Amino acid sequence: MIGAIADDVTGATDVAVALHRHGLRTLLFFGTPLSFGTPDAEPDLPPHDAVVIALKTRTAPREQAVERSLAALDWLRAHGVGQVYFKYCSTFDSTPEGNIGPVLDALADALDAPLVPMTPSSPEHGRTQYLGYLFVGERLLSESHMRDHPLTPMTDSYLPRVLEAQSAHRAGVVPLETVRGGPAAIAKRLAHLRSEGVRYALLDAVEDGDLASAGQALDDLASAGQVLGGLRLVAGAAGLAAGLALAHEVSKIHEVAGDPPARVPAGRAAVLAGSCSARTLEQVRAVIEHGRPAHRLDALAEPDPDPEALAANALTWYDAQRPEDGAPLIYSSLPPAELHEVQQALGRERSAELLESALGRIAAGLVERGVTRLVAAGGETSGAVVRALGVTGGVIGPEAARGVPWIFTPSLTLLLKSGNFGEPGLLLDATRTETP
Ligand SMILES: Nc1ncnc2c1ncn2[C@@H]1O[C@H](COP(=O)(O)OP(=O)(O)O)[C@@H](O)[C@H]1O
Ligand SMILES: O=C(O)[C@@H](O)C(=O)COP(=O)(O)O
Repeated sequence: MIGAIADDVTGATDVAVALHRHGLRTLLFFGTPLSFGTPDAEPDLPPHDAVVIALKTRTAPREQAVERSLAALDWLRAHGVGQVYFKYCSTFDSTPEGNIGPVLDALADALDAPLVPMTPSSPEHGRTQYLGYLFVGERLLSESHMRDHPLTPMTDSYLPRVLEAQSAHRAGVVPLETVRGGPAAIAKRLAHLRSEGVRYALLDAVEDGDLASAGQALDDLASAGQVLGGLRLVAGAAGLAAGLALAHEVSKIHEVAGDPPARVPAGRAAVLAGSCSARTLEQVRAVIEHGRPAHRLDALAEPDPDPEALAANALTWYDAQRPEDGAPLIYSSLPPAELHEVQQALGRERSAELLESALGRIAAGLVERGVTRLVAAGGETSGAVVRALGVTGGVIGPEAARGVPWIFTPSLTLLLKSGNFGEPGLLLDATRTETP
């Protein structure tokens, strides 16, 4: 069984749907479940082939990120997981202090994994790796919108260097030519890198076919038992997880008890956007231009801003809206120059915490007021929302956009959208009275 640990909530939904799409019955948990995998502690889990644990560790203090990832690993191992997948962002979101490197080091040590293959490549989202450099669309990572990210600005595109700065171990590249040489060539290169003392092997991939070849090679090696430690740990974005799932040759999606409805239930809907990514800014603009009610959280409105007051104001505004005007949007998203002003005034971490906390409180207030379909934009933002709502897990439903599945929980239908994903009309379309 594959067990994935994702460093944020939207990353978890992305990897869960990638596994599900290739036929693996996949469970998604928000946070590590409390029980430690003893069969009698889990009487109600539906049959499954994969488990994804969504953490909120991407920008957490390093020690906390490591501790939470190891707790998730303990649960997965107790649950019978043979191969662990650490899901990080397809734009390698991290700071020079981590957390991708420290978490990988800790997981690889705990699993005694001599070599960890990985790639952030996700061609379907325009993320490709070539000769170790990460591209976003036609640009290098460091020349893409990611250089302006509020929490993890990415200013270097050469991944071995980025990773080595965060890790105690060496990183190397499996070049595209080798990946295209097929499983035997990949296996040989991995063994060579290991013999040179490399622990992290970054595989080039520019098309889905490259990820399928890589997945097949890694599955063959893992099945061969002790070669390279059985590849107990693999890492990357959702693309390589999909390659692994494909290699598992589960050819059809199993019908399981508790499979989600094919349609998203109607119900009062609202959008909460905390992402400042270019795509989310377009999506927010589309909602506003369509004439939907919209309220911006202004972190600089008061000299001493407080999340409780921001949330209370937003909920008072919400109470004054007319249902016939459509699902309201509450957002803090700002373009780079204005975001920079807020961060200069309040500090990067303080402003992020303030707005995440306000959006979490607002989510709870909206649910108390009868909202049952909630759309959140942004990984950290979605983490704050899920935490404030106390949602512990859900069933993966149909995709509103590639990598963005509806999630069904007993009382709520959630769409947790990565900042960069979805067409410009996604937020608008997902909150129409009737959804497709
Ligand atoms: N107006 C703002 N000023 C400062 N920080 C902000 C503002 N709006 C959002 N943020 C913060 O920026 C971060 C965006 O991250 P996230 O929600 O993960 O989006 P993405 O998926 O685009 O990375 C969050 O921590 C959020 O609180
Ligand atoms: O891999 C990806 O790009 C996404 O799954 C992801 O991690 C999204 O993170 P956010 O952009 O913070 O939503």
